[in-house]
Amino acid sequence: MTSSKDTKSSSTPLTLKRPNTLELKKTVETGQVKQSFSHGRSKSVTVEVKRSRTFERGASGRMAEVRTPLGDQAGPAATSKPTSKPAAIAPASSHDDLTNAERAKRMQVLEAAREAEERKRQEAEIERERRAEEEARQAEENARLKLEEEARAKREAAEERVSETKGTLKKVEEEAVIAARAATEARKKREAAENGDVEDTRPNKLKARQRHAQTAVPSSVGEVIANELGGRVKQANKPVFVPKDVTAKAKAGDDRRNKGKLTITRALEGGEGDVRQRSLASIKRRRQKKLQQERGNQNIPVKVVREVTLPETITVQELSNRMAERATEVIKQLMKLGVMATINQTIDADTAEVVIQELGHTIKRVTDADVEMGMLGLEGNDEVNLIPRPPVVTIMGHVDHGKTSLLDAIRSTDVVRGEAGGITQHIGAYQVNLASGNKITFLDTPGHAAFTEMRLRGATVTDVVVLVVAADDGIMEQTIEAINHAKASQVPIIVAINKVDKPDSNPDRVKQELLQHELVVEDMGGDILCIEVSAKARTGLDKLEEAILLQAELLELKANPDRSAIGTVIESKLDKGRGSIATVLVQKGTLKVGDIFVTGNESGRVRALMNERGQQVDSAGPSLPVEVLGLNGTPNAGDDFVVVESEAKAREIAAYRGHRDRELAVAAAGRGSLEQMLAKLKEGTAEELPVIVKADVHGSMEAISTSLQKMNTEEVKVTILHSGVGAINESDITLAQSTGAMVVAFNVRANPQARELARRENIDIRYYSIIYNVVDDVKSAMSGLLEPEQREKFTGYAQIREVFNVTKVGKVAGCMITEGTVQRGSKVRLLRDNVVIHDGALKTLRRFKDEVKEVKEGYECGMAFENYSDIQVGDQIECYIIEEIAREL
Ligand SMILES: Nc1nc2c(ncn2[C@@H]2O[C@H](COP(=O)(O)OP(=O)(O)OP(=O)(O)O)[C@@H](O)[C@H]2O)c(=O)[nH]1
Repeated sequence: MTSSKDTKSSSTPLTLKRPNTLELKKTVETGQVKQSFSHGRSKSVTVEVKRSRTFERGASGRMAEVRTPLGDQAGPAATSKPTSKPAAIAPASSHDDLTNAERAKRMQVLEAAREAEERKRQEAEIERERRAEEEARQAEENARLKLEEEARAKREAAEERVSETKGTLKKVEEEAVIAARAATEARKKREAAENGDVEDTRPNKLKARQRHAQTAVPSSVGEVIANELGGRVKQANKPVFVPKDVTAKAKAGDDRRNKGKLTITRALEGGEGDVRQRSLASIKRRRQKKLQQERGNQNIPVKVVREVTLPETITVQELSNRMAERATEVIKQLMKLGVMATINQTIDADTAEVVIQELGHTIKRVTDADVEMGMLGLEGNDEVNLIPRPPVVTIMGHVDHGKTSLLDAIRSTDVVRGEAGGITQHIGAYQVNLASGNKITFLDTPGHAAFTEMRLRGATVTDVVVLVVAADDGIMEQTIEAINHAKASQVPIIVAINKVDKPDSNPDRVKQELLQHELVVEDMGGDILCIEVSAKARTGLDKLEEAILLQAELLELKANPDRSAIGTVIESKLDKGRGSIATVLVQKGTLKVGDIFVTGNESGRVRALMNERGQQVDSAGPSLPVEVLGLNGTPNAGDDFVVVESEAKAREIAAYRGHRDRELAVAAAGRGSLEQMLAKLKEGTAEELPVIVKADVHGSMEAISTSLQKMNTEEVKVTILHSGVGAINESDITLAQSTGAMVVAFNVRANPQARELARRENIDIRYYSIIYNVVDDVKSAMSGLLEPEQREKFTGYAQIREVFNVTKVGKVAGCMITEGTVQRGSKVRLLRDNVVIHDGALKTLRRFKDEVKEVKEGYECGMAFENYSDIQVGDQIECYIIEEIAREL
């Protein structure tokens, strides 16, 4: 390369040598060319014209320099490609003898030829590049189509599997993920193989070069220089294939709405994304479908059988929820049963049970009382570790016959009391320690009220009743009441004839009177133990204790002390200082301080236990009465007392019982009338009619009792629980209440307390003044217990004249009614030669193909029998009906 100075100095002479052209060359030939690069940078390049010297052998044989015009010799200074053709042409056409004009002309031609050659070369270059670009685009398109085809095939396969299996989505997903990974890897491999290490710059460069070539073609020198400076043509890059959907996903990658949403595309894309967690419902559905598939029953949904917990009443909505059935389905089933119910309507358990069965579910009936289940401990617990327990004795008798005196006398025999010297306090019950080492628990319950109250609550705490009868007074009204109560409770009686120390005492008379009440003492050949005692003189007490122990032995009284305690409240009170206190008789197990318990509607935790001497004890075993402190409320006498495992359970049971008692109080309003009792008897739940009779005089009482007893039959009988003279008192009502007895008042009235109690407890007292009315009422009550009599009533005869075979009906007898009438649905007997060969029912009774109710004598009819077809012409049919006749005593 030379400097611009040289260029200037060398160009001027050349120009002057051209005779016809006295102008300077265009600046572009000697000026600067602007070069643009792909990345936007541009550069100015100075173009210099270099004069080349050419020598040719002249005509003289000497080498002479061929002088050419400046422009003809122009060429790129830096080009590495010499233009050979013009050079080749030049020698052939150079002649020394050419004129300047000819030479210039020739040079012009040569120049034109060279330019044409150069243009052709440029065009060929552009064409080659265009083809390469076209091929690259085609290859890119093919690769994209191929991958798209593969992806679509896999997607279709996956979708097909999804639709086929409907439930093995996960599997499909896994397959899809694997396929996608494989596709990704294959794609990567392919890219690596196709692209090599070349960057993806090809398209831009090609375009730039193409643009440049198009604009620069006319300027051959500039184009050549630009081509040389612009860089080499690199190997075409293979385009990187990006599937459309993936591209779309990449664009929507930030779209949070689609985040976590599993699509086939996403599954196919591969498992690079976050790990999805299946929902619980999805897992359930999958299991369900898997189950269906296992059963080979893919199209039929498997019925899920549920155990439906069924309370006493339930709403339609709740029932449908528990069965997981639609409410409309439940309503439909109810309609089939003839029950028109809305979704919010409550239906009873029996109706609900039918619906549940119809819908193929199982039933678990429960009641609110289930809350008490297990409260009394496991059954069988009582059978182990049984040890004898002291008997529990109640002393009963008429007023002033000496009950309290006798109890005091017995208590004085307590050896422990004597030793301790403590002050005995009244707690309603106490245990006496005998010299023999035995113990007896006495309930100190004045009158019968507490006794009956307890029995009313189902509490049978008394093992033995000691009936105190004053030897000088004999059997009195309350004595009889006591006897009746004891009998009703099925508790053995020991008779203690008291006050034998009195001079006018007559024990034998007492024994005689006892016979009237079916109490036969041992002296008279019976099994009732009878001891003559004197509370005042303290005689016969040891014999009485012996008799009690003997009776207890016969009863085999045993209990398991190694279990949680169960007992009964003997009495309770609200103490100002100590709160609610209950005297509890422990019947099973051992009650300890700290135990949590339920008693009646109350609950609590044992804070302290006190015995009858006011001493604190840590525990109380079977048959031991103790005072319990720590109750939340005051229970009733006769309430149970049960130790439970937790306070929550205790509170739950107490709450349930409170609710139950309130409901019972409401229900009691419609109970207890004689009519209802009769209805109950008619249900067949009773074969005995318990009666309490009160009369104005002894004679009428006996007359009524005898009349009623006479009505007893083998099927039903009257049981007179109690009969007496005088007004109806509270004791009569409580007895009637606990036994469900009918109260007969003959010429007497109930006292105000009894009236109030009867009203409260809804006990019906029947008032009479004529004995026959009493007998009639009781008879009708008893008749209600009798089964109605079934009686056969003959209706008519028919003669079989012809026998037809009728499709779907079988053999039909064409008959003539010879006597009486024949009714549809009547019973029939088939007689052949006056011998009964079949006894059954009539299936059809027709006249001229029409079903009729009745056919009278002298008419023909068609008859067929229920489950019988052996009929012949000449047989006789005897028709009859069964009548039910109410029986009377
Ligand atoms: N002579 C004699 N009198 C007795 C005997 N037992 C009790 N008495 C007297 O009979 C009366 C009534 O005795 P209580 O022990 O109060 O009779 P109760 O049956 O408890 O009487 P209530 O509590 O009213 O039912 C008292 O005056 C006693 O002194 C006895 O064995 N001999």
